[in-house]
Amino acid sequence: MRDLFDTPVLPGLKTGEDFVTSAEEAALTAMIDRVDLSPFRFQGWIGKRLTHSFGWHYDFDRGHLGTAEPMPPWLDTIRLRAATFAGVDAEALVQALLIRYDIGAGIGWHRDRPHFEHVIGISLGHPAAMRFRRRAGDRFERTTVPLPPRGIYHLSGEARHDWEHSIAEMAARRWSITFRSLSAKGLRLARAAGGAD
Ligand SMILES: O=C(O)CCC(=O)C(=O)O
Ligand SMILES: [Fe+2]
Repeated sequence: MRDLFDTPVLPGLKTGEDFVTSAEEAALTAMIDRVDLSPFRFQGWIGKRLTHSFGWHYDFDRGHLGTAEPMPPWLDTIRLRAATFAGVDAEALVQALLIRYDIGAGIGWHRDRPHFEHVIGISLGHPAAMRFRRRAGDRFERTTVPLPPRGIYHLSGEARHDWEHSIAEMAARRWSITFRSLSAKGLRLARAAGGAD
């Protein structure tokens, strides 16, 4: 998204509308619902959103990056298109995270784990907004970016590393597909775990 002067709202944030068609959206959400989604777990706490990772899995309970089942073929085309949108190599997008937010589910303030670098998200279902905040002295700078259904966003640079983001509790069901590349740290740990190369 860009402001009136055509500069990005946040450096490192790129958004796009109508990245997938309504027919693709219906097919993708049906596929996500067929996957064995499970509640997000964080240090003993169980969240409301349902998730499943392919390629690599970051275990928030144990603070550990490990291999997950390989990316399924139904994600191939969308991964290639997401990579093209973000200007990254499709092969580098080694993680796909599927999320379903039912009514009342959201995601709290966070920066994505430093094991990952590029973050590319596709929004399906109910419209949402991504809120961003960054500490500035004793207050927060804040901005909010709409996440329309069938749209895409790419977080890199400042938007990815300096700002936290969150999504408020949903009023209706939303699905997302997030592709991520590994960072230098992630690649080091992945090699140690006997994966990625
Ligand atoms: O659902 C989304 O688009 C955002 C998910 C997210 O921020 C995350 O999994 O780190
Ligand atoms: Fe995130």
